[in-house]
Amino acid sequence: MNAHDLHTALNRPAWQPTRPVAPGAAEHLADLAVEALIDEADLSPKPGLVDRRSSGAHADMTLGLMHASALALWPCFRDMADAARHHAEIGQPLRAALGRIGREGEAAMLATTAGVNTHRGAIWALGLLVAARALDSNADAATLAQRAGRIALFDDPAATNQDSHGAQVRRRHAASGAREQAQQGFPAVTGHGLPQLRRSRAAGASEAHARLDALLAIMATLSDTCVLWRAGPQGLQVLQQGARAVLDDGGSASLGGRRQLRQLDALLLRLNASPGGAADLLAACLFLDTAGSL
Ligand SMILES: CC(C)(COP(=O)(O)OP(=O)(O)OC[C@H]1O[C@@H](n2cnc3c(N)ncnc32)[C@H](O)[C@@H]1O)[C@@H](O)C(=O)NCCC(=O)NCCS
Ligand SMILES: Nc1ncnc2c1ncn2[C@@H]1O[C@H](COP(=O)(O)OP(=O)(O)OP(=O)(O)O)[C@@H](O)[C@H]1O
Repeated sequence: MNAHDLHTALNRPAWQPTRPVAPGAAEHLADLAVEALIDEADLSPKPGLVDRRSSGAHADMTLGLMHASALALWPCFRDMADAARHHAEIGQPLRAALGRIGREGEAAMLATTAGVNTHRGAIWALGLLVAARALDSNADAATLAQRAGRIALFDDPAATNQDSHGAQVRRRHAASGAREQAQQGFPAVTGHGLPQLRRSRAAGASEAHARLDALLAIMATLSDTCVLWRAGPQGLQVLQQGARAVLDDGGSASLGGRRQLRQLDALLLRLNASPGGAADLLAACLFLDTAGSL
């Protein structure tokens, strides 16, 4: 994307970050979701992923493109929050509305990125969490994740039967992917990412190091279908063991942990593997950290 295109994308009329909005309003939740995506993209050094240093294992993405894509999703998240308020309960009608809005969001993303899949998994995860938060402004992070999971359990009657990369590797390796992670109430976030984020903060790590540690905790157990697609089960093993090694060596703030992190980054680049699913779930983790009331 050239500078002019980026400027046009960043100045889409729907994005008005300077306008004050009431906490809990649909616009506020959309602000928090977009902010989580931009914070995820900016966080560096993330192994294999697009960040401030490089495009990682993605020849077709840049940090500017990730920002433009995140901003283009603002109306999608606002509409999902509005739909949740309108339907006022978890059920088939809300799931159908979120599916329709999610597909519109994907179309807006692809129009902004000229066809690059920058945030497909993030629309899915954050969309469900935004809807759960719009239904209940007093719930804590774990409750929000459970409620989002209950929404994901309903089938979307209008969903087209796509043979996505995720669907193919789930069949081939009997693995679970983005859909199952959501339906189980985001265990990678509530059981690994968020607890690690809070542990690292409590141990005195900087915010950036705490977020990197949270990402690594997610990577250490997730069956990330992006990595399975590009590098198979061996690639996934490299990711999970490498992420665990960073944490076991003191995390991203320690010298030993940083050495392990550099090694993991180099290995993932050699395998051309990028843990996009873990990146999406870090954004989900950052959203829940701010939007969960407790
Ligand atoms: C369920 C989704 C994610 C499709 O998943 P599927 O695995 O078939 O597709 P795909 O290979 O494109 O992967 C989706 C994304 O999930 C992320 N991901 C990969 N592995 C995981 C994992 N284990 N956990 C969470 N996210 C993951 C990746 O970043 C990837 O971009 C979703 O896009 C969908 O069904 N969309 C239809 C529109 C819709 O209903 N939207 C509703 C929004 S609430
Ligand atoms: N910072 C990031 N860098 C790279 N990917 C990210 C980042 N944040 C989130 N992602 C996720 O990773 C996914 C991209 O993964 P990938 O490129 O493997 O998907 P694909 O286009 O379906 O497959 P492929 O490019 O292998 O043909 C995006 O949908 C997005 O959800």
